[in-house]
Amino acid sequence: MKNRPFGERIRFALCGVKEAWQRENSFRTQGVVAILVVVGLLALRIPLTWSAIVILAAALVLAMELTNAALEAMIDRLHPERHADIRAAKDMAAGSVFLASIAAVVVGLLMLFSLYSIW
Ligand SMILES: Nc1ncnc2c1ncn2[C@@H]1O[C@H](COP(=O)(O)OP(=O)(O)OP(=O)(O)O)[C@@H](O)[C@H]1O
Repeated sequence: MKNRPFGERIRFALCGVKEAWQRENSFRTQGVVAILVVVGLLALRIPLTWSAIVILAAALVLAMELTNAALEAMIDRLHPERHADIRAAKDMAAGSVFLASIAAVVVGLLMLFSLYSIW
């Protein structure tokens, strides 16, 4: 049913995050890394602009992983048999996580270079 109340949609979204946390090792790992990154930002008193960029990068990785996990779950349910198109779809979804992760690492390095004048 479409157009459910806002509170209910938030609850569905949180259930999705919880589901991914319970099912997916990689989502748990990325979640722990993201928490450590936020703690690091606070502990090192990183400037707000850099903190915002780094948090966006970490959130992008987690969001891509959620989408990847959602696609995998749906594909495995709808089409458990092996097929070249399924392989391509799963590989592309994995590719989105990979690209976001590379970008997040680059953002982190740029922040360190910029703040600590390593460059
Ligand atoms: N039904 C299928 N048909 C063809 N290739 C598949 C199929 N299922 C998986 N693969 C291939 O195996 C790879 C791994 O798929 P899998 O579903 O195990 O995901 P995963 O990346 O290992 O994620 P997770 O460990 O989180 O489940 C895919 O990226 C794809 O290349």
